[in-house]
Amino acid sequence: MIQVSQLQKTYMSGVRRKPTNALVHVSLHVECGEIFGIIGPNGAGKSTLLKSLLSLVRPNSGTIKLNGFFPSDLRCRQSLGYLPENPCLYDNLSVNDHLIFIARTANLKNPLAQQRIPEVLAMVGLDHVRHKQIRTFSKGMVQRAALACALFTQPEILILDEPMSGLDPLGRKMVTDIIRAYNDQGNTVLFCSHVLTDVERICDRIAIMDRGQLALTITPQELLDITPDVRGESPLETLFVRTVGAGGQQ
Ligand SMILES: Nc1ncnc2c1ncn2[C@@H]1O[C@H](COP(=O)(O)OP(=O)(O)OP(=O)(O)O)[C@@H](O)[C@H]1O
Repeated sequence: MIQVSQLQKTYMSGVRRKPTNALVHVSLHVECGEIFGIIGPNGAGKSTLLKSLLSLVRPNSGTIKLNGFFPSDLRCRQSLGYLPENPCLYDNLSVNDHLIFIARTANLKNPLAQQRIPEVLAMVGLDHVRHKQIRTFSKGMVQRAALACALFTQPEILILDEPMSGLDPLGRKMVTDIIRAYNDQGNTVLFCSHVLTDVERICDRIAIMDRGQLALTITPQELLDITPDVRGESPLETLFVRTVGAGGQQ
């Protein structure tokens, strides 16, 4: 469903055009119906990878195919839902307004949109504040509203950048339940997170990124096989520290 081959991205920033290698020969594939989690320290390149899949960042080299299409292809975009790391919603609009806006841009017929809005708002627990302006929302509520936007068109591929960010334990459980339910319908989920316990719990495969590179990819079963129980640490925490701890960004 997602194929990334030899992806390379170097940002040039500042007046001196200082280069930062955000992605270094990254290759990965995600199967149809898989939940694939990416973890890594701050600045590892996770968001750059996700933005490249969405054609929001243009890689210097390498190829990406989503459902057989290049990211810039409209047919590819129609099958994608995206939750950005820092969702930018309009303060003076309600979550209902945002969903109507998405329905129009996605060319969804009005009766279908009217049926879908309460469904998706119930999923994210915002049905009771449907018509309230976003400015009155807490950080966690904004995160839920943005998730509703990502889920609204029932995309085949869901890409989530830090979906648990700003959520309380109930909110985090809600997000993991949504990801699982969405995946049970045969859809594919790719997300990155710093909450290792959630990643460990719900992913079919997990990749660790470090300094722009994909350090390793592992299944939860393989994880149990290779990491002996370290007191007080989950197997994924142990592997994470072993992989990026020594030379990673501290
Ligand atoms: N627009 C940009 N211009 C210049 N450098 C950038 C830009 N965006 C990201 N970078 C740099 O690219 C590297 C990778 O950043 P990226 O945001 O992809 O990492 P990340 O793994 O998502 O980090 P975090 O976990 O903190 O969100 C970092 O060194 C970052 O400073």
